[in-house]
Amino acid sequence: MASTKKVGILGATGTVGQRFILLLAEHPIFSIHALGASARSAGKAYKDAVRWKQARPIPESVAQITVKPCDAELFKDCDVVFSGLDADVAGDIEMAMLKQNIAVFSNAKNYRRDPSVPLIVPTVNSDHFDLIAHQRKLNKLDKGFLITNANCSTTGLVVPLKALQDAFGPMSHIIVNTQQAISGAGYPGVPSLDILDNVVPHIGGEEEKMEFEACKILGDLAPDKQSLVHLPETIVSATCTRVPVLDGHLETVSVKFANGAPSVEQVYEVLEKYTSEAEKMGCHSAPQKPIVVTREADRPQPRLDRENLKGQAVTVGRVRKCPVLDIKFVLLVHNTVLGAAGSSVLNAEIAVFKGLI
Ligand SMILES: NC(=O)C1=CN([C@@H]2O[C@H](COP(=O)(O)OP(=O)(O)OC[C@H]3O[C@@H](n4cnc5c(N)ncnc54)[C@H](OP(=O)(O)O)[C@@H]3O)[C@@H](O)[C@H]2O)C=CC1
Ligand SMILES: N[C@@H](CC(=O)OP(=O)(O)O)C(=O)O
Repeated sequence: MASTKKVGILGATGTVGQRFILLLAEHPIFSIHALGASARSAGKAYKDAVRWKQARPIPESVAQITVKPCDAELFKDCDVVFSGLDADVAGDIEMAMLKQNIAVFSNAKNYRRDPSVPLIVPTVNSDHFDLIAHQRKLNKLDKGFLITNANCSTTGLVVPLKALQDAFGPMSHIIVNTQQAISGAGYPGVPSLDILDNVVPHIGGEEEKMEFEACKILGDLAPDKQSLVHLPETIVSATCTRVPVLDGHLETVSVKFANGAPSVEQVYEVLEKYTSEAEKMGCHSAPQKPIVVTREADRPQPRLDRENLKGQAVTVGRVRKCPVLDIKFVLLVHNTVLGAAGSSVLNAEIAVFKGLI
């Protein structure tokens, strides 16, 4: 087993930060060393700074840690920094951490479009870690690097799409409609008077993120390993809505394949057989398999399926012929586990396995 790595959590008091605490409190190779948040929280014991919203209690090992301001100097003895920072501040703080030669795993949107930053969903494109050598050269770093994970809805979408792309070749058109949980908006998030008894058919910037990020993630690393080639001929159209669910984003997806339609049974088989590098490496947080397939007529459902394989798998069901495109299906992703902190932690485990940390 690799030696223990010291980790810092930025935005440790937030919705994603609290997931990081739960995932890392008893981790076999990562040990929580420092917690960071805003001036509101800095100087307080974690238990007094956080508005804890998880069903499990705050781990005892973390409750008394004093929260620090997110000053890179204060995190320089960390091997790894996980960021659950608000996007308004994540850009500058994460860059300062990178310049301290730290391995930074970000959940924020700020660097996802940067051509030198891999956008990695751990059960989809862990091969994009090979861009790090180039990124380190650009930044004149030997140990540090910056990886982002995807928008939570994008994360759910690309897992089954990767399985289908590997099996049936390029997809020309993808139409996705999301029903996103309120925890996706952080805390305190969407006002109760807006979301109870209601559906809000707009989440600012979300559709553009899905349409861009899916093509970066499903694209290839160039042969010289110095850039990523986005999917050239795939059009993604997203409509994103907010629904009164606590955790778990449900998505309805229709796909057209460039080389002709597979059958429904072929699609089920491919989804059931899909595996990723993360399980083969034996990573601690890797799900037994990246996709849980359900053949029940009324599944997946957020309340019943979001904890499947500890929230690290995407549940896919209702595969049918699409009369407009080729195939349609429904998926469910846990937005704060695989859609956020869980992806970062698994990405970091992969990076350790690859000798990058
Ligand atoms: N929720 C989700 O499902 C997903 C979220 N993300 C992304 O993850 C990030 C975190 O989201 P989420 O946890 O929902 O957000 P929250 O609003 O719940 O938490 C934000 C965190 O940022 C900290 N923060 C705010 N301002 C500052 C500052 N000036 N300096 C230092 N820290 C600051 C807060 O600290 P304090 O408590 O002290 O104010 C808090 O810890 C965002 O970038 C979001 O877009 C990505 C995928 C999914
Ligand atoms: N916008 C997502 C959560 C999120 O913060 O996404 P991103 O990291 O892409 O900004 C949601 O509302 O469910």
